[in-house]
Order: sequence, then structure tokens, then C-alpha cells
Amino acid sequence: MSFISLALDKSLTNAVKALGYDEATPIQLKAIPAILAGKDIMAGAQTGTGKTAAFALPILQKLMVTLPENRPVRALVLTPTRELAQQVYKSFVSYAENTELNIAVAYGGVSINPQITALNKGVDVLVATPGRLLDHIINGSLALTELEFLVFDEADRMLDMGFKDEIDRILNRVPLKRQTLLFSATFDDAIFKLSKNLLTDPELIEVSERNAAAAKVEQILYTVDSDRKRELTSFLIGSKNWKQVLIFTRTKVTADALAKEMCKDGIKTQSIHGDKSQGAREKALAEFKEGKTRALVATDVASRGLDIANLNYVINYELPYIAEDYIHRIGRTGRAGNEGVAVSLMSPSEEWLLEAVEKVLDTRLLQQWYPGYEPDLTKTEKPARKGGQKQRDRKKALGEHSDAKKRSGPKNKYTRR
Ligand SMILES: Nc1ncnc2c1ncn2[C@@H]1O[C@H](COP(=O)(O)OP(=O)(O)OP(=O)(O)O)[C@@H](O)[C@H]1O
Repeated sequence: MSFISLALDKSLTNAVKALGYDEATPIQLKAIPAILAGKDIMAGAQTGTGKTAAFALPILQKLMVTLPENRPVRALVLTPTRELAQQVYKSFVSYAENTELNIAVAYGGVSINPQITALNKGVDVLVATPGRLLDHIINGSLALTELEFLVFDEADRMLDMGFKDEIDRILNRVPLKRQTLLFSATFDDAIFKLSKNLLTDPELIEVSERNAAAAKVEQILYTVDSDRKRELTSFLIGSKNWKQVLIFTRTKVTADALAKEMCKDGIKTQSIHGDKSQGAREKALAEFKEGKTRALVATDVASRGLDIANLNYVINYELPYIAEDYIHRIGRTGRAGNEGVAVSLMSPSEEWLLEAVEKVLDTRLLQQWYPGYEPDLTKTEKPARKGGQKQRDRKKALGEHSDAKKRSGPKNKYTRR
């Protein structure tokens, strides 16, 4: 179905045409009319199916009708990571190319001053991470009193306990009369509960089975002893001549150690996680995108939303503590109709994590052994830490922890509408 049927302004349809979008995706076909009709929505669709344009285009369409003189922020998009904020910002800029609308981005780990300068000039759409957004509110560089649209991208991650304090404080500052949009590829029960307080008479839009993995990603699962995972990772990349591989670990320490070892194996590798400076994070991601590095080892800071063109391979070096993250991690490949391969390396100690992943996916994954890397069944491995990663650690891993202590302000429950 073409974008024409969505009754979008020509300035917007021309912009998406220039980006090579010929047809609207199923989530775009359903979400765009609902948002244009003024509805609050909770929208779920698989990774890589164009959810960003599904909320950006109707918001731009509605905002471009009037341009208030002082240009207050009228649309706010919240994302869980700085890299995703940057990416969503760039998408908005390209979709708004032929309009007069001003778009800005605000995230932590970089100087606040250029962001203040941009905000002072007047901004129609602001994309932000919660921590830096609060800094701007507290500093007085931003008011959200004229807000018309509030979007939670990766809504389940945004509303989880790790971000609860920040979200509570932000909700305290936005008008009750607004349109609220929740988007993600995964929704759990908690988000349905929280959404009740956030959304008014919402429309639930789901274009695939809930929590479905991207259809075009081939999922392969190898059981392998943990002390042989590094060797198998380098062997797979080298022997199969994979050019660009994103590898996920659970911890920052493992990410750094693995990247170092892989470099010794002759595979140019960098790591990205929440303990690196923002400059180092952005450089590592940029060099990976440009093909300057062959492998990028990441914590879940890179599991959500990132759109890396032509990425064909994802390796789960360790299964995630949060089962939903498996869907997001493997969804970095197989995007926009392309095919991808996701290989998970599971040590015998991680079987309980696989069970959780299979429960979320509602499907069993075939356990295989890679020839020459069969696990030593006479060995017993201590189970990977039970009980999951602590909420505090999760936020820390995303790199949103550092400024949090400095902030003050009233706490409240989610504002009821
Ligand atoms: N209608 C379209 N036709 C072709 N490509 C599209 C279309 N809409 C979006 N895309 C492209 O598809 C890719 C994925 O889009 P996007 O990042 O919005 O996916 P997503 O659903 O938000 O994924 P995730 O769940 O991982 O965040 C992007 O490269 C985007 O430019």
C-alpha cells in the first residue's frame, strides 16, 4: 500500500520517497491513521518494520499545520539510549526535510550548552533520553507546558523500573491533555498495567503475534562450554567470512575482554557499553557502521532500536537476563525486509535463560552442537547468576546513571488522566 492512501502531506510523502520507501509497512498503515485521528495508541510490531516513521510522520503532519511564534516543544520522543535518541532525531530530520519544523535532540554524556542554544531557538519536536531531559527542565532551559505529543519509543524499556523515577518526574511536567503513543516490538504484562495510567481510551495496534521475533532472521542456537565461546566466535566469523558482526554480552567486563581477545585473533573489534565515554561510544558505533571495524561487542546498550544498514549477523555471546532483549538483539539484523542470521552461543549454565527466552517467543529453539565445539558433558558449570540483572544495573548499562544522583524534584505516582 502506498503512502498516498494515508492522506499525508506531499512534503512528507516526497521525503519518504526520497529515502526509497515505496510502500508503507503494516504498522505504518495502521498507526498513522489512528494518530492522525487523535487517538492514544499502544503499538507493537516486529523489529525493523518502520515504527519510527509510523509515529514521526503523523506527528509532523499535525504539527506543520501551525507554527506558533515562540516555537515551544510540542512533541517529545523519549528513548532509552543516547544512540537511539540520535538515530530517531536523524529520522525526524529527514522526514521533516521539506517542512519548516525544527527538530532537536538532547541526551547525556555530551555538553549541555549546544542543546540549550538549540532549545532557545525554538523547537517543535524534541527527541531525548530521560536523564538529560530532566536536567534541561530543572535548569529552566525547557518547559513542556505546550506539549501535544508524548512518545515512548521502546515503551516497555522506558517504563520499566530502571527509568521509573525519571518518567514519574517528567510526567509531572507535561499537560494532561496530550496524545500519548507507546511503541515497541515487545510488551509484557507490566507495561499494560502502567499504560492504563498513561493513555486515555487507547487503541491497541498489533500487526504480528505479540513479542514475535523478526520474521526474516534465521535463529541458530549452539550449546558450547563458556570457555570455548571466544574461540568459536572468532572461528565462525573467520571461516564463514562474515564482514560485519554485532556481538552481545551481558556485562561490560566481558564485552571489553572479548573485544581484546578477538583483536588478538586478527578480527578488528571494538566494544560499546555504558561505562565508555559518550565520545567513545559514538566513535565505536560510527566505525562499525562504516565498516572500519569488523565486529562490535556490545552490552544491551545496543540491543534496542539501532538501525545498522546491511548488518547480516548477530551473535548472542551470552543469552540476556531480560528475555525480551533477545528479540531486540537479534532484531538488529533482518530489518526493512532484508534477511539476517542470529547465532546464540549457550553454555550449559545458561539453560534457564533459554527457557525464559523461549517462553517470551512462545516457541522452542533447536539446540545444536557445532562440530568440534561439543560441550564437555563430564564438566559441570555453575549456573549463570539467577534472579536477573538488578534494575539499577540495567539503567547503568544503558549509560543513563551518571547524572541521576544530582537531580532533585518532586516524586509522584504516574499522573492519572
Ligand atoms: N515504508 C518503508 N519502506 C522501506 N523502508 C522503510 C520504511 N519505513 C521504514 N523503513 C526503514 O526500515 C528500517 C527500520 O525502521 P525503524 O528503525 O523505524 O524500525 P523499528 O520498527 O523502529 O525497529 P526496532 O523495533 O528495532 O526499533 C529503517 O532503515 C527505515 O529507514
